[in-house]
Amino acid sequence: MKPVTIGLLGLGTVGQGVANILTRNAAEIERRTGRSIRLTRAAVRNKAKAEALNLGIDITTDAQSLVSDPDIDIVCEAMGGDDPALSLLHSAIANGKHVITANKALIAVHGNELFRAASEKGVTIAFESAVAGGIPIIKALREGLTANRIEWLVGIINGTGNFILSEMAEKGRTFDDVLAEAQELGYAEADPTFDVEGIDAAHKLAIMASVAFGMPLQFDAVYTEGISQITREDVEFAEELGYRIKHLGVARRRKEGVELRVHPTLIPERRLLANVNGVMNAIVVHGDAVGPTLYYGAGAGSEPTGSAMVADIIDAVRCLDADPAHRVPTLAFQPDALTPHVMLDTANYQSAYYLRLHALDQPGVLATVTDIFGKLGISIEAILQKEPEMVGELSDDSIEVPNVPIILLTRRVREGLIETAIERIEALSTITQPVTRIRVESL
Ligand SMILES: NC(=O)C1=CN([C@@H]2O[C@H](COP(=O)(O)OP(=O)(O)OC[C@H]3O[C@@H](n4cnc5c(N)ncnc54)[C@H](O)[C@@H]3O)[C@@H](O)[C@H]2O)C=CC1
Ligand SMILES: N[C@@H](CC=O)C(=O)O
Ligand code: NA
Repeated sequence: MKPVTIGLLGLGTVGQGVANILTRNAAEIERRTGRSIRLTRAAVRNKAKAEALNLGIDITTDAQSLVSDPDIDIVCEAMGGDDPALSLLHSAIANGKHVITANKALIAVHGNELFRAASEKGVTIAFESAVAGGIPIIKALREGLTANRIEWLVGIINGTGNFILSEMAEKGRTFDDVLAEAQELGYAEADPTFDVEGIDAAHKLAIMASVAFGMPLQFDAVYTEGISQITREDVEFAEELGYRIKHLGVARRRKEGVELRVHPTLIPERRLLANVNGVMNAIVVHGDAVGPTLYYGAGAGSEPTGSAMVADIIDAVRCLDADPAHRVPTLAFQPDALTPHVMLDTANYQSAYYLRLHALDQPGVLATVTDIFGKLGISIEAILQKEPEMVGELSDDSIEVPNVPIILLTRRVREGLIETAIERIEALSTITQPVTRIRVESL
């Protein structure tokens, strides 16, 4: 039988991972599929650099020629960005190619239109590598858990962010120093603000929620907060209270609607997710029949991500001769059964909270603060008052009133109430800085 031919768009971290795996495991993969799969062409920006990899394939800078090449069966996109990736994928689909992409930004924002185009043309579009790198989470949600009504999923889904938080906590390294290393290791996005501001995690959460709950992609509905405001102080205070800070994605179905949010979170240190470190990702998925299930593995990096992309290639090869109607639907549900869900307003999210305040070290300050909580009916779980901080130089006749950091942990409460409490606390003349607020999940 004729080999199946692959064309790669982009030969960077992920593209090279795909090329290496297809070459090294060619025989193993052929034993699994009964077909020989060959990477024959790659479109790149820098031809000389790509040729120096000695892959023995055709290298071109004309990506359009690759997606319209009649000798290519499957197009794998690992170049990133919107333009020209989106138009290239549309061309590939229009030319009847099966399409595989690692580009979560593209799928989260333009997935609905790409899926429609692929369905009309009868080709597959697959994106396992776009979510949580090497972890087969899309496969698990689409196939392994398909008997379940999935109720919620919670995960650490950005490798760069988790690497930064872990190194800050374990080795006392600075944010910028660890981010630079994550970039060198090929974990970070081309624009690393996607990683540190939570946008990459929001892309992945939007994709997982669609597959889990059977709704069209709704990236704009994801509440997004990153880790760039997390300080060493918060990491240390959290540890003193028995917690670790992780960046979590949470998708939950509730009676009133769906909650989609990504943000830093305090997790009790004994929990599994609190112990997922470095570039590793982990996702807990709760199905009504199976209960909680856990998926763990490398969330970024060349071969872990390549592993997921090659798995998608293998799936596509297995489907080459199948009637499109018999394929697993792209988002796990029949396209005409995808229903947009009501998104909960953030004021209706529920969580416990860690609050860090800086107050003048004067009698009665703590009582005023706790009174605000009492009046709003918010219960306090723990209070930690730290040593006073002297903030400036004293002249001979002045008396400085030092600042005291106060850490409060609340019980679970509606987010709208916490916002009101923070507004009232910040309005006190004894409070000297904006309040830091981090959600707490006991999972
Ligand atoms: N690095 C990782 O661990 C992971 C990356 N991804 C996704 O995979 C995609 C690629 O990421 P990386 O491999 O890390 O990026 P990269 O920057 O290492 O590689 C991208 C390659 O595509 C090439 N390229 C970009 N625009 C091009 C164009 N117009 N024509 C031809 N070549 C072009 C670049 O020159 C570069 O060599 C992104 O969408 C990213 O979000 C997904 C999961 C993990
Ligand atoms: N930049 C991403 C790469 C994989 O998706 C991450 O760090 O997780
Ligand atoms: Na994956």
